[in-house]
Amino acid sequence: MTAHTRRSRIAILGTGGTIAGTRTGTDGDAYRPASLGIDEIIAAVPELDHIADITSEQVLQIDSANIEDHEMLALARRTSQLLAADDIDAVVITHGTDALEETAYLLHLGLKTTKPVVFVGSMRPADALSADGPRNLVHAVTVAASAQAIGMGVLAVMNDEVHTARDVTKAHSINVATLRSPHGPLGHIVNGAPVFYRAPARSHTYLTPFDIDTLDQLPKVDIVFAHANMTTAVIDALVSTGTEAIIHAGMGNGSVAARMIPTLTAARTAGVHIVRCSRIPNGSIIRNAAVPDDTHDWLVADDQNPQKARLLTALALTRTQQTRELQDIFWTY
Ligand SMILES: NC(=O)CC[C@H](N)C(=O)O
Repeated sequence: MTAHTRRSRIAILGTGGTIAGTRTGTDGDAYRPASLGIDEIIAAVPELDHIADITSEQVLQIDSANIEDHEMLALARRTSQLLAADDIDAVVITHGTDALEETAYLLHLGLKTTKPVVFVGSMRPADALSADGPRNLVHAVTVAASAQAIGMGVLAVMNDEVHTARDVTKAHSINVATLRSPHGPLGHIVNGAPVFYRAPARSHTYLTPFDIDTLDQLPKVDIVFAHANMTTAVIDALVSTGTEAIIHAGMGNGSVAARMIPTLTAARTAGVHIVRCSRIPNGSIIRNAAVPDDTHDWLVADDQNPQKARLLTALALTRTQQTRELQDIFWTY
């Protein structure tokens, strides 16, 4: 264990979510997210003072279900500025859990830093019986202050687990054990200290070509969800509104219904990239298996879920339009 010569200096950025929520009645679990400011959340957890020197900033105050690309990018740019300062060692971001995996992944792909960045949320509002927010926040700050988190990319901490932003996804609508990574968490919080068992294998943050400091909008990329009786109308609508890529969340190994092929082929001819992924939360897509991707000039999203595939595609399109290079990006990050 590294001996610390001084306390970590950590900026906690508030963005809303349930961790900033308060109950709307005395019975049941109804509540309003994004009602408490970040300073109120921090003031309720005096244990934070024992871990690090804390500064705070309210960057957004939203239900994360409402988040838009420009807001994620503004948060990314502010995080980047703070991390560039010598007097900040790490950033913790409180965030609604609905879109946490998306914002965290965007920062994981684009921040040029080795300093720890840790996302944290909660499933119960701040004034609930057995609220999980305070414990999760203490754990997030503990991880952010840890030398073991340096160079690990963006992390997400909830329910005593540490996840990589690349893999983490929300997997339960109401349970506190909602964050899940298909390949498992990187580590746990045990007896108040982080214990890591492995590191992300894929390149991230300072090792990617994506520069989110210079972006205030992302290329328009949309998702369509495959189902029995799916029709082509949604594809035509997206193409007519100027989408640059369509993420097709197919059944199984990214299957595409035969009736969809002519419309998707026409979209590709019009310049729209087609990215096959799966509506199933586990497993990767095999190129040229269910569909002849080489013939169609389509992409496959490796093991990325549709919402993560959207962000990687959008960032990739800021670098290249070449199918082969875009596909390499999916195999790399
Ligand atoms: N548990 C949560 O944080 C979900 C609350 C809210 N919908 C949000 O994502 O901001």
